[in-house]
Amino acid sequence: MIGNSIIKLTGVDIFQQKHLVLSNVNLHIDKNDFVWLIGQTGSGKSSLLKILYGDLSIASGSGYACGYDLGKLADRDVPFLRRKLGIVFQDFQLLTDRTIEQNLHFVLNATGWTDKKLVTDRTLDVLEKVGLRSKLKKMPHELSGGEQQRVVIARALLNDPEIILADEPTGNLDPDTSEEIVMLLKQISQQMGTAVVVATHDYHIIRTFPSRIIKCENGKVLEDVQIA
Ligand SMILES: Nc1ncnc2c1ncn2[C@@H]1O[C@H](COP(=O)(O)OP(=O)(O)OP(=O)(O)O)[C@@H](O)[C@H]1O
Repeated sequence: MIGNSIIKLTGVDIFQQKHLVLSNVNLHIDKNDFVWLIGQTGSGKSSLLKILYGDLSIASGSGYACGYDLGKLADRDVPFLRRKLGIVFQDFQLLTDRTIEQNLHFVLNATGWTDKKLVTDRTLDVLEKVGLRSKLKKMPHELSGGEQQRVVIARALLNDPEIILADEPTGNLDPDTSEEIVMLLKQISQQMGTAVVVATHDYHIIRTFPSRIIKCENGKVLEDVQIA
């Protein structure tokens, strides 16, 4: 982290293959920030998030995420960067043949946790944070869509990330459940200091939870926009 800054992009051009999606991107995200990311389909929201989690590389300009220089990110650095980022997608991507507990253990084991007691404690701790401690032994299909998304958020919290990047996290949920998920993400940013970026098309939810808005439009990223 540079001061309170978790993300800092300066003059970054973002390409998908040879297609310039966003040019001269300047973006600054601090600890505790809760940011909405909006823009029409194909405007570049997912591409911007991919730059932040090291799935696309920076063609020009400079970028830092969680202390990593994105311009110099080697393949071997990517798993370490990802431990400092919690990633939440619209389709829950839980392992469907394992319990909630096994899903969380799987991620902890894959990220170097070996002490059984610490693994058990951490699993209970994150499930407690999302209000699902009692669902430990359930299979994903035994949970509602909102509960499954909570498990995905719990999974994103396992390694105590500096920032959560959520791409349409409420896209498959009904309005009330969507509000509950956003409330949970807001609570995480306020109580734990984790920065949160949520890409969404849902203007109703943005109006319900006013916060900083970043917009992808005409190949640019506009910081701090207002919506009608
Ligand atoms: N893997 C890829 N290869 C080539 N072009 C791509 C790839 N992924 C995305 N694009 C193109 O990059 C542009 C930006 O896409 P991106 O997915 O970032 O938009 P988005 O704002 O997230 O859209 P949506 O709201 O539909 O998810 C689009 O023109 C898209 O067609």
